[in-house]
Amino acid sequence: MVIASLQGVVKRYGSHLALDHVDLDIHEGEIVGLLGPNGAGKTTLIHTLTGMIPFDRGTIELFGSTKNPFTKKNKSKMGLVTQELTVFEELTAKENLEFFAGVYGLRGEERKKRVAEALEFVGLSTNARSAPNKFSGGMKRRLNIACALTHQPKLLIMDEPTVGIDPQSRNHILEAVQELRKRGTTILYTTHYMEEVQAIASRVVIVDQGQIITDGTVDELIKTIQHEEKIKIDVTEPALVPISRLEQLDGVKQVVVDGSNITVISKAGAGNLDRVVSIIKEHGGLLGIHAEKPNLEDVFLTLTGKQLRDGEAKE
Ligand SMILES: Nc1ncnc2c1ncn2[C@@H]1O[C@H](COP(=O)(O)OP(=O)(O)OP(=O)(O)O)[C@@H](O)[C@H]1O
Repeated sequence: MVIASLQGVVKRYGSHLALDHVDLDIHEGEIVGLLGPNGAGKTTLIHTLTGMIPFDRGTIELFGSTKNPFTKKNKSKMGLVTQELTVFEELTAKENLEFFAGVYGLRGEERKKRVAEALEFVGLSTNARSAPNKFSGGMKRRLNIACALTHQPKLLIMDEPTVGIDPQSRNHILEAVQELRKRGTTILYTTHYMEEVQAIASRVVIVDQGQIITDGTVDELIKTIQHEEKIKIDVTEPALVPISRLEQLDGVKQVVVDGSNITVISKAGAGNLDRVVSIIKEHGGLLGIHAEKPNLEDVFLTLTGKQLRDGEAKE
């Protein structure tokens, strides 16, 4: 069952087209990983979906209503974990949660119970009486997530919840997201880390320059590029490598330089390994050659010619 949907949604900031006819259905029980580089339009998509900002064209449907999707009732079925931390630094963790639970209309014993559950869920029960100004970045992020959970939303929207945190807190958050799904919450999870999406998403939607460029399970998306082979080489003198000669080899689709790393994507069976190695050797040494299984990064690279990590075109 579709619980949230955007159809033909267009959003402009002045002359900048931030969402370009976006179509997206979110089905009950999914973890949708919304993956895209910085500036792709992920936050804008979330903010239009939650009714926080107006949009220029198209339709948004929430929990079956398209005419007036942003009713108080519908909004109370959603939880938003914002990219910026929205916790009060001077209040304790518990007081922060009590405040947000109050905003969602929870009172008395129920509020107490839900606050305790949310603290427990994000692993902050023992820190309930401390203020976030004493917390690590990861603990603050977890508190930020808990603030969106006390009212038990049906649809939880998370905007890059793991930016700038330690690996332990990141794992904690990824596990918590999977646990929430088991408990019946539908999740829209935005990130520019493909490893996260690969680990938890039941479906991946890749967005770039305001457009959805592909949509499917991790396996489905990777299958779409299985007719390609990837050669990844560490070189001693990247500046000396004649990239245009590599690009002109038969079957080569893409050459990407990232520091000392050169990635050559060819049609499968093009047999370019020897040729690539000998061209590079003419201009310096090789530090290593890697044959990697294709991943979502490669899907993005193949579709856009850019790297997901920094969103910059490299030629
Ligand atoms: N209020 C605004 N006014 C003008 N331009 C904006 C505004 N908000 C976002 N943009 C622009 O719209 C584009 C999409 O931004 P958005 O924040 O949605 O991307 P994002 O994918 O969430 O990126 P990030 O990962 O950096 O948060 C960017 O080019 C951004 O500069």
